[in-house]
Amino acid sequence: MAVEQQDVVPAEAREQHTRLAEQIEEHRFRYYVKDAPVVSDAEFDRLLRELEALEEEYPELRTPDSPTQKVAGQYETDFTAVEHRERMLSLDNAFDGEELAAWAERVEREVGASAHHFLCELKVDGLAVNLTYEKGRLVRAATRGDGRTGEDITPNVRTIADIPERLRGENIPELVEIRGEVFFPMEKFEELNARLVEAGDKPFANPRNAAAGSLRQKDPKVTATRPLHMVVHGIGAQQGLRFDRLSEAYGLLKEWGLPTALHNKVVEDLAGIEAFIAYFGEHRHSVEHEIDGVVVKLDEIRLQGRLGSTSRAPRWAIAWKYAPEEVNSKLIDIKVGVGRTGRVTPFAQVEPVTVAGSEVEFATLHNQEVVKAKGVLIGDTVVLRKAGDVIPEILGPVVDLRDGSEREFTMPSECPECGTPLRAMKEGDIDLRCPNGRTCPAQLRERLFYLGGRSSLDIEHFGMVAAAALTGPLEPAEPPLTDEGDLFDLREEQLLDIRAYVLDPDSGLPKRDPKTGEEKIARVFANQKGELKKNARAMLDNIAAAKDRPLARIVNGLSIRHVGPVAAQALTREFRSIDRIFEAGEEELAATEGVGPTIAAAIRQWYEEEWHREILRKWKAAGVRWEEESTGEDEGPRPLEGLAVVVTGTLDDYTRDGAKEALQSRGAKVTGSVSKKTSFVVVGDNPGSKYDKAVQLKVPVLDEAGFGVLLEQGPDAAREVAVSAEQQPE
Ligand SMILES: NC(=O)c1ccc[n+]([C@@H]2O[C@H](COP(=O)([O-])OP(=O)(O)OC[C@H]3O[C@@H](n4cnc5c(N)ncnc54)[C@H](O)[C@@H]3O)[C@@H](O)[C@H]2O)c1
Ligand SMILES: [Zn+2]
Repeated sequence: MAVEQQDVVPAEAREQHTRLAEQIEEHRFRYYVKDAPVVSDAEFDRLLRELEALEEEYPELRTPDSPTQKVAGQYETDFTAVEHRERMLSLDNAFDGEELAAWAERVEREVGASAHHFLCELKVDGLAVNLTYEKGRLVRAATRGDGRTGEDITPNVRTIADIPERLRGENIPELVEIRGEVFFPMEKFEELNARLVEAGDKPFANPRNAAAGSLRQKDPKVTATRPLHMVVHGIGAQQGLRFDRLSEAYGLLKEWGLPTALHNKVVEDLAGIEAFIAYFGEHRHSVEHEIDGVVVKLDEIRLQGRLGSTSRAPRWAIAWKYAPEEVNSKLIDIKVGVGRTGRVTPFAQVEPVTVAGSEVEFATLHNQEVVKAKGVLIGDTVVLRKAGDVIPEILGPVVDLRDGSEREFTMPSECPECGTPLRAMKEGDIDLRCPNGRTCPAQLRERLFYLGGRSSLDIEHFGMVAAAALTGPLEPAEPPLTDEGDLFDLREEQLLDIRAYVLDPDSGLPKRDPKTGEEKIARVFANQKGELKKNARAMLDNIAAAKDRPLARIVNGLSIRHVGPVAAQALTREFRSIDRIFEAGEEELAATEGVGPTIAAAIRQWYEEEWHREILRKWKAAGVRWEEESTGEDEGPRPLEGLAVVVTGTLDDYTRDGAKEALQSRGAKVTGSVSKKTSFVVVGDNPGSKYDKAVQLKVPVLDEAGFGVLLEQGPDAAREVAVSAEQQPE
């Protein structure tokens, strides 16, 4: 009989199964023991699903030692093995709404008429630990291991401030196993890698590995230097504890001083689960830790027992995973781009990959110090993260995949576009700049692009391609524009012969023909017959119309350093005419509300350049709006009067001063520390302790999008999009 059954599985399938199983075991070893995976989680999950599909087709392959049937591998490690009193399981996944609904339906069917609830929790992206408390004292801490036997990491866990040595309060049980996730905060991650690289050690590929690697240290003193945190998400064996529902038990654990989750929610039915999933899909980055999904559990303990578990996972819980935000890709090169104010920024070019729904080919690297701190080498496989609408970034290198051919990035000493030696503009500046504002093609192109953009003159059909073609065409030799002065004097016949590279707006590099790999060159403004294209005609009309834009937009379009949309508004509100802005002395400018000394100095410096004054003369002669009557509107009610706002972390679209000015010009007070009186805390990337304080004091927290809402729609609308510990989805 046995022989016959074996024959059902073709040799190929059997081989494929063995191969996949080996791969999966290897990846698990790298992930759980070395804390240095070489593939992304999404890639790993794909392998596992492939194995599951194979076993679905040939159930004979689903033996008890298949990776699909186990929590993880069993490994020899440097740590002492400890038995868990109760098994630590993994979770089954729901990959779509249908699977989730099927799970909820099955649960409801099995519990029958019994009253029941679903407990929704966030799926914390870290590593699972088991804490054993006897008579309220922490006696042991262990990793999950294969679910039955874990590694003893007690001394390391004792260094985590969140985890109490002794439980305090009433009704402390004889024994309780507390399960939870230890995580490493994203905002501290870059700092850790910088320290490791500095010391000549291997950087981590992502925060999850950093958590595991930090906790699984031979020397607990090292663990003590790492900012680890924990969130409790379950209870194992216990004696002397009585509760009917898991949510209720969490309440007890919290009273005893354990770090329970802030965002759990009990719901009635599938609709409630779906709302929770949708809410945190939107607010994924407003949570204190990285999440990779939502875990839904049957809340009633007695009913959990009725559903039971498989060898791998409980049947009373399910994990919903959000779209992965991390992928691995090859770092092909590190290039530098030159911005409109001459700032030179390195950026990564990676093999194109799809992440969070869009194709990514470039990632920001901010400056040369950041490149060094991340410890990435050209040629590395890197972990790339694209979180929501945020610009993609590189988290870290996959060091174990290096083959020795990788090389270090060196910041060029000359501008890649005009050859001018780069320098810091003042002492202590990390950023290097190309000082050749006048003829650097990159700066000119970027300035014009900005001038035509949304926050300035908003000229339709005048984008990066047009800006590049007008300032640096292949033909004719003489470009129509050598600076922005002649923009409003462009004539049709100047456009007809222009041939230029077609540039990618993200990288500023020429686009390539996907088939031939050749750089794309086009006659940009004329059609086959040599006549002006419709778009080009519209562009000329739009340029003419743009002369009449509001004064603040025109001032903003001058690309004076530090003068963004908000400062431009403050300037025009005060001076009402471009001439008067430049007639004002530095002190007068500095004294203007929403301007300040930095901006004032930058304005004077800009005006000292003869060619800048020439731009002003030409624009004025071309009939660009030069003055603006007071509308009265501006002096009207100030929408943020009476609010106290704290800004922490870096925002993408505002400098710290810019954010401050935006708030102050609307009447808000900007303060340095968070208190109960703070109305909002605006949180950018890498927020510091102010963020923690806000969460603690339940002050509404705004991300950059929320900040936009505050500025544009006022405090009521902002409160609706803010996240605080209290605010939960309805
Ligand atoms: N990249 C790789 O090479 C590699 C290798 C192995 C595993 N992995 C990754 O590790 C994960 C697989 O590990 P897994 O078996 O632990 O499955 P899982 O992460 O999908 O789910 C189970 C785990 O979720 C954790 N968890 C977080 N929040 C929770 C909550 N609120 N309630 C209950 N549990 C919660 C628990 O630690 C639990 O053990 C996958 O994401 C997989 O991609 C990656
Ligand atoms: Zn230059």
